[in-house]
Amino acid sequence: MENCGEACFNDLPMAINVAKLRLGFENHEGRSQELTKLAAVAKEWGMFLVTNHGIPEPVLRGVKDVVKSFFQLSLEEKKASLGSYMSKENKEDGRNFLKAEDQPLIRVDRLTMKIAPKEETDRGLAVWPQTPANFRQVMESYAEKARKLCDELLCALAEALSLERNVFLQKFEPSEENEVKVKVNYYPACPRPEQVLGLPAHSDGSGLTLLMQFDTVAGLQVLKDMKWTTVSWPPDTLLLNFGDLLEIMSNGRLKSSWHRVMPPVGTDRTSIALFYNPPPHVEIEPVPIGDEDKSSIEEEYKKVVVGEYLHHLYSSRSLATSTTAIKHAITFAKA
Ligand SMILES: O=C(O)CCC(=O)C(=O)O
Ligand SMILES: [Fe+2]
Repeated sequence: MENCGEACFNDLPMAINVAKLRLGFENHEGRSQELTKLAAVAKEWGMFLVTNHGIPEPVLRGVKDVVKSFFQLSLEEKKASLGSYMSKENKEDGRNFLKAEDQPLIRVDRLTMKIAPKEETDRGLAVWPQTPANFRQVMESYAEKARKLCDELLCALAEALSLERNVFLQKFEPSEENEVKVKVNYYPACPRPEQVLGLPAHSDGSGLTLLMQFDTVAGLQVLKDMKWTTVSWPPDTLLLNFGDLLEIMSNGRLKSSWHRVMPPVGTDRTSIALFYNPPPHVEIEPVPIGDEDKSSIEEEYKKVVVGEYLHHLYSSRSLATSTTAIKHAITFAKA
């Protein structure tokens, strides 16, 4: 796969400039133009690139540095650094070499950490590397900024759909109870890409997923108009991906994207996904919308408890790689 240089990034139809969304009343026009673009991009792609997000470059660099240091350790050192590295989520040597008859190999090292709620961060998925020593502190300070950005974007998305600004955000409350999980995906360079996938096609079990990737190595693909399209992703740009929970809350006006990851060739690729969810006990339901929008809605969603939906999603998730098996699990939330 081509390592995309600066030249690839001239045309970025998916990019939303957050600085413009933050403009005050005196710049009303610039702001409302960006909101109009946001509505269009969000509906078309189920994700968008986030530029001028305001998370300082040293914070992003810090995250990349600690993650690189961890993945450079030998397997023995990783195990020593991370007592429960062999847990279900963080597979053995991290690699999921799954092989079903009609499916390619899936090749990714994953490291998942729960950042919030606070009282759960030292058990379950909370496997914090001890090496490098500042790993947890660096990740937590990134997550705090990422979470604020997600809150802001939830409000902007509601506004872009002409809804009351708080309709999505209020489901993420109380804020001490909402869930933030960070997953590092490390895709080793692959000599036989035709037989391998980085991640199989899926939609995320989240409200929002904020993605960061290292070194502009291409890999993420989104299904658009039934074709796989590679996301062209400039340095220091983040990517906001809609999860199934947002699709339910918006009654399908914001669709979670169906995406997959192709293996990198000749060089490794690393991405970091921050999953942002309402508390598991919260009930989500489609937000009320104006009459004029009703005609554009194909199917109504019903009220579901976040934790129950996620349980259903994870227990029914197949490793389908076919483009026809799209988002079967979400029918659980259809009226
Ligand atoms: O590696 C990527 O760009 C995407 C990762 C992803 O889709 C996920 O972790 O859910
Ligand atoms: Fe994903």
